[in-house]
Amino acid sequence: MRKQVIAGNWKMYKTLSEAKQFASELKAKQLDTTNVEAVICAPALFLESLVNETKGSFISIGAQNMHEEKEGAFTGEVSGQQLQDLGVSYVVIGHSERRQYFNETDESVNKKAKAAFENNLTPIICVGESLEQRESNETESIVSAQTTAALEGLSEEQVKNTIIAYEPIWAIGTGKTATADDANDVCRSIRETILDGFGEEVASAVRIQYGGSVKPENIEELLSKEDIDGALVGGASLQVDSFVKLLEAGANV
Ligand SMILES: O=C[C@H](O)COP(=O)(O)O
Repeated sequence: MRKQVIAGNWKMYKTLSEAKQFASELKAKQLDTTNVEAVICAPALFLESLVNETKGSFISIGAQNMHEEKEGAFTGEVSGQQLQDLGVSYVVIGHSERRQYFNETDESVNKKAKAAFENNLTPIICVGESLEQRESNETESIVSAQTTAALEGLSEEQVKNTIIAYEPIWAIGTGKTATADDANDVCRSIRETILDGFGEEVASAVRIQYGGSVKPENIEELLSKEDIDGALVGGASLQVDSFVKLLEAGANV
């Protein structure tokens, strides 16, 4: 059985003191995390403090982006080496907001995924279709092409350790969620794409999250589906109580 992974993506929310307060309250909770990984993907500015605050707890810390190069003249960017050095263990790559506003492409997503593994970071690679693409029945072809491009050149072992987050763009921050069955169908098609490229063992090991208006009220149904192995959560990850409920749902699958 694949271990569920519930990742909060804080996007550009919270101040440093709010972030530290959140981490300190969360780590004090008694949670059975045998069956669930808890990850907070925070703004780069907070990563060092959050790694220190959560050391020895059930919480892992992730970044929301990274540069593909190890170092260089790239003003404003953060490298995988720098993240690893801080004790960060996950990194979100290719979030639709980065594809839309910061020119992230399938090619850069692939380079970043490779750089993530070079620095012992677990990539959470986001894929997903726009409303227009969904309405013209292109969802599976778009998501499959994004997945294939993102994983190109990775080893079987690396793909097994990759997390894919299926996030339909029209469901992000809108309150609209894909039905659990629709989300599962797309997650299954992602797994089939991986099966075609990397074989059965890899496809059955890789974890595929759903993201897009996930909240305590809808997470149980989503996680009950066979091909959904967790959630990438924006808004509902910003409050401790709500994030704890999401983790509990993951723990009880
Ligand atoms: O990375 C998280 C997603 O963009 C989902 O955000 P949301 O839960 O606020 O819809």
